[in-house]
Amino acid sequence: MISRPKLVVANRKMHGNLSDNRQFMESLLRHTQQHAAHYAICPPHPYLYQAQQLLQGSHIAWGGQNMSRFERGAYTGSVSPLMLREFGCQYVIIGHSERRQRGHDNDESCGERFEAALNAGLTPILCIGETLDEYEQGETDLVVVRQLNPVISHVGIEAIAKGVIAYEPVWAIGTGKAATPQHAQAILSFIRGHIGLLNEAVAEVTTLLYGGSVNPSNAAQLLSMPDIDGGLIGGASLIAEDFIQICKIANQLTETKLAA
Ligand SMILES: O=C[C@H](O)COP(=O)(O)O
Repeated sequence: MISRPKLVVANRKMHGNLSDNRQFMESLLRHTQQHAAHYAICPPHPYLYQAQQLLQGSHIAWGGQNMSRFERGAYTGSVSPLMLREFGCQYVIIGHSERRQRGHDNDESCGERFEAALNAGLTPILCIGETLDEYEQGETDLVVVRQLNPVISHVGIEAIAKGVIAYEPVWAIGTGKAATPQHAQAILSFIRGHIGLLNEAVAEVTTLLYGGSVNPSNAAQLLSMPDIDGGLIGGASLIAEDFIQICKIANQLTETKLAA
């Protein structure tokens, strides 16, 4: 068992339908099998039952795209961590910029939900990253620390390793303009270093992902960076062949790491 096998997560956002999801998941099951890398798919919530039916007992995990910090109650339109667990979810995405930008999520609520996810036995995938303006002002480090610190304060540094952190520069999401492997590596190394200031062992084992216009052509370069432990894939998870290619790249890199 190596530390930090590559993890590839499909964030299908608000896309897909029953028949398209079925084709996607069946294709993934057929073409990836049990690999050294880890794979997960986060469909829109109504399709979690379908994911459970198709993926249960397989090597592919599934998860939600968001969740409430509450277990139950009068929160119309929300989904609780217990509900995600009941549908077999292993993962849940927290703090995606598409939710932060619309005012649904903030740094403080991410801490609460990161904790609620862990309490429910889910692995939270915390999304952080700067806007274009912040990037141009050279504020990336400040922003990721501002987004990460409330979560660390809320759950304690040891709990950070039980989740996953995804660095997703907002300017790279859905634009076709991925961060360069050097930029993504520099920021993820900075994030690992920031965690390491508090606990080196936690920093060493925490899974860090990059997300933002990852596709089959740039995945190998991005995912071979030492601090990039995988990808959170949006657009390229809508086409099964593209996503499978990224999974295979991640697997090859994991096998190389295993053999080293
Ligand atoms: O969660 C996934 C990210 O928002 C990346 O999306 P993208 O691959 O379409 O840029």
